[in-house]
Amino acid sequence: MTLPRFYPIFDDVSWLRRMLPLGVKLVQLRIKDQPEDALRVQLSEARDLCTDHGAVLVVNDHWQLAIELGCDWVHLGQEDLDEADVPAIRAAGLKLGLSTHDKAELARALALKPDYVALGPIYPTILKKMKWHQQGIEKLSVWKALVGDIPLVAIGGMSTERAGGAFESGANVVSAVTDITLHDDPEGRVKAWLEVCG
Ligand SMILES: Cc1ncc(COP(=O)(O)OP(=O)(O)O)c(N)n1
Ligand SMILES: Cc1ncsc1CCOP(=O)(O)O
Ligand SMILES: [Mg+2]
Repeated sequence: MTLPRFYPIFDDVSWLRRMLPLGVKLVQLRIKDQPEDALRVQLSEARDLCTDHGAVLVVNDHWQLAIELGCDWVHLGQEDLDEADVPAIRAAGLKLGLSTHDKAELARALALKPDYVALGPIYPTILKKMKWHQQGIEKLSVWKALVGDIPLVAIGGMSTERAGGAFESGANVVSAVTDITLHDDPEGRVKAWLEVCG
């Protein structure tokens, strides 16, 4: 499967309203700590916006709502996997992206036949506290050799300047959060990302 090479992640559907018209074709909604009714509103609007713009929406964490709302993709981390019903996700026809940080996690992920594998943080990230400091760009080549044709997503501390190196090292997709959301000109940054990712 070929995924768009640029994969921004946002924490509110208002970002999708701003960024999808610029040409973003793959986006994750990563919302933490919101009540279920608010999540339902956000995810429903995000689903419809992505349909209107021909973009792929990936729902982070909230796999039951993603099923209920007819979304197409979910992203789960290793801790999410402890709780998630992957057969139910698959039975509902959703595609699945999985986080990995070491070889044991990668083996667990590959056993679930994911639709992409993410490796991170490639560089230090300021978005959240992680037990993994930085994986380094070289690990992308090791991961690519292990995942084969499964798309490989590079995440963590990525920027437009660092994207080329990640692609050269084997990433198929590069994901970013704060490089966009904390930028003085987020729209301008997204346009630069779209340029860099072709
Ligand atoms: C593309 C992508 N890669 C990794 C993550 C992190 O997922 P997870 O480990 O479950 O952590 P949270 O994002 O849920 O805090 C991701 N969301 N997307
Ligand atoms: C959610 C997540 N998972 C691994 S790194 C990361 C954070 C990415 O954010 P940023 O692009 O701002 O470093
Ligand atoms: Mg998660």
